[in-house]
Parts: sequence; C-alpha cells; structure tokens
Amino acid sequence: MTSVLAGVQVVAVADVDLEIAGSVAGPLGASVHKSGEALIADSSVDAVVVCSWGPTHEQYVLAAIAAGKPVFCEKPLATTQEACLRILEAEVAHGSRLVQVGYMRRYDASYRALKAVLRSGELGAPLMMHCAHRNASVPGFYEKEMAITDTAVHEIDMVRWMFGEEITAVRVLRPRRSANGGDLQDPLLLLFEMENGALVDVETSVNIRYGYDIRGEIVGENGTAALGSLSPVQVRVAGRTSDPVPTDWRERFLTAYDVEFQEWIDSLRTAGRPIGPSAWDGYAAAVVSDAGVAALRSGERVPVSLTDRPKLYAPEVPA
Ligand SMILES: NC(=O)C1=CN([C@@H]2O[C@H](COP(=O)(O)OP(=O)(O)OC[C@H]3O[C@@H](n4cnc5c(N)ncnc54)[C@H](O)[C@@H]3O)[C@@H](O)[C@H]2O)C=CC1
Ligand SMILES: O=C1[C@@H](O)[C@H](O)[C@@H](O)[C@H](O)[C@H]1O
Repeated sequence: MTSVLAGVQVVAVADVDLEIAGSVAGPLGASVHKSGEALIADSSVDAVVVCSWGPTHEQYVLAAIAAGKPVFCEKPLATTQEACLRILEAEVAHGSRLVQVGYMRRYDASYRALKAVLRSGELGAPLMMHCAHRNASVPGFYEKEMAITDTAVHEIDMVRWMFGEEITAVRVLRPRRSANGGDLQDPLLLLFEMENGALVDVETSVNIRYGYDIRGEIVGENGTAALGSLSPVQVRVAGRTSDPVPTDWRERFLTAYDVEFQEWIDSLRTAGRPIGPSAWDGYAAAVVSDAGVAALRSGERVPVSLTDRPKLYAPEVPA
C-alpha cells in the first residue's frame, strides 16, 4: 500500500500470527500490535483495513466504528446477516458512513466500461445478464456453499451495482458434477431475479483447471455488451489463436485493487468519508447469499427479503 498508493502510509499491522504481522510491518517500518483492537485504539492510526478471515470481520468493524475511524473491510462484511445488521445499526447510530466493503469489481476498467454502455441506453432495457466465475482450483477446506458465499458473492454485489437495483429471488441448479472437484458439488448454476424483471445467470466452476476466467454479457432489447478481452496481444501460431488466461484473482483484478484503495483513500481525504460499497451493500450481499444457500439446499426458488434501507445508505448519485 505504502509503495503503490498516494496519500497514505501503513503505520501499524496486527495479525493473530505475530510472525506474519512482523514480516509485513518490518519492511514498511510499521509497528506491530498484539490484537486488532489495540491497533484500532492506536492514536497514530487514522483508518483501518480489515483483511483477516471472514468470521473476525464483525468484531473489528464494530471496534473501528466505536472509535469513529473509517474502516475498509474485505468481503464479506460479516458471515451472517444478523452480524451485518449489527454493523448497520452501529454505523447509523454513529450518524455518518465509516465502512467500505472490498467489492473490487466495481473498480475494474472492463466492468466500468460495461456499465457505461448500459447507462448510455444503446442496448435498450437490459433483459438478461450471463456471468461465469471460474477458478482453476480451490483449497481442500472449500465447501459447496462457498461457491455462493465466497465466490458468487462478487457477482451478487456486481449485478446490484451494474443494474442499480436489488436481487429479489434466487434459484440454484446443480449440473453434472465435475470429477476435478472430488466430492464437491461443482459446478453450480445460479439464477437471480432482479427488481425490474431482468434475469441473471451465474455459472460457478471452481475446478476448471485452465485458469481464472471471469465473464459477463448483458443482453438488452437492441443489442448485447460483454466484458472484453484483457489481453494486450493475441498470438496466432500453428493454426490456432491464443490469449493468456490469468491464474487467479490477484492477476485478473490487480489494477482494480489499486484503484479501489486509491479511490477509498481519496474519498477519505476529500469528502471525509467513504463513497464505495457500503455496509448496506455488505448486508444485501449477505442476505442474497443466504437465500442462495437455502436455494442450493432445497432446490426451490427462494425470495430475498431485505430490511428497510436506512436513509444513511440512500444512493447519492445514480447507483
Ligand atoms: N476481494 C477479493 O478478491 C478477495 C477477498 N478475500 C477476502 O480477504 C479476507 C482474507 O482472505 P485470505 O487472505 O485468503 O485469508 P488468509 O487465511 O490467507 O489470511 C488471513 C490472515 O488473517 C489472520 N487472522 C486470522 N484470525 C485473525 C484474528 N482473529 N485477528 C487478526 N488476524 C487474524 C491469519 O493469521 C492470516 O494471516 C477474507 O475475508 C476473504 O474473503 C480473499 C481473496 C480475494
Ligand atoms: O474473493 C475471492 C476468493 O475468496 C474466491 O474464492 C474467488 O472465487 C474469488 O474470485 C476471489 O475474488
């Protein structure tokens, strides 16, 4: 962060594993704290980034809100919708936005270009969106629900942002199982119903072997628009064309992560508050994700039911 981004310095690091914290802090000249709470209380810390694993997010985000410090929290905001609601309540009681959630696709040049085409109106009304989220492989602890809660959760946030409206119901189909995934139910096919009646399908394939492949195509009344090729060069050799495929999300979204952090820093410095994905977005993603897990288990269509949106999260600009 310190060497790539402007207007910010890493001054302190905490990790439950002190050796890891030290190895990150050392080269940056940052101090090491024994707990996240101690880091948040440190007076030299103006803003906090939470990137520990999901079940720890709630406690650190709540501690940052209690200290009145802006907090960037990696996805998910929290692992249950009840925990997300506790965060919403704390932030609403604070009275202004402090929380931003790490949904980096909103900062990807290709997704931003796709949204600009949609907004231009040339496609006409959007009718459908086809998405694919393919991982080369996943670790042994990955369970079938994670295809929704950890993986498709990015599409859940992305389509809410892309269309500027909520998802109202979810279905999940189970295609023939890939032998690459062992006992894992992989792939899955998710179907989201949007407020205005558009349908979004999302394929999750998490053992696809050939690389990390993210796709998206909007079908409108008058035309279609899709995420473009990311490759600066296309090779034609021996009767075949080829584009490189990223190995994982770090490679595919490298620039988006930098843009995401820079815009977060800039918004804190200029507006004094974050303007990216909010605690409401984190909450909505958790509710849709829970509906997806219920749909996976039951095989049924599961409606999404959100609480009333607090005024604090009213869109400031067309979403
Ligand atoms: N936006 C994106 O594309 C991605 C987001 N993520 C998210 O980032 C977060 C971290 O994921 P990974 O780096 O893959 O996990 P990881 O397991 O590799 O690293 C998590 C770190 O948190 C530390 N930790 C665990 N419990 C802690 C506690 N109570 N207090 C302080 N530190 C603690 C661990 O020691 C470890 O160093 C997750 O929420 C994950 O969903 C992960 C990958 C990509
Ligand atoms: O957040 C991420 C991972 O946790 C998840 O497992 C991957 O499927 C996503 O593409 C990546 O962005």
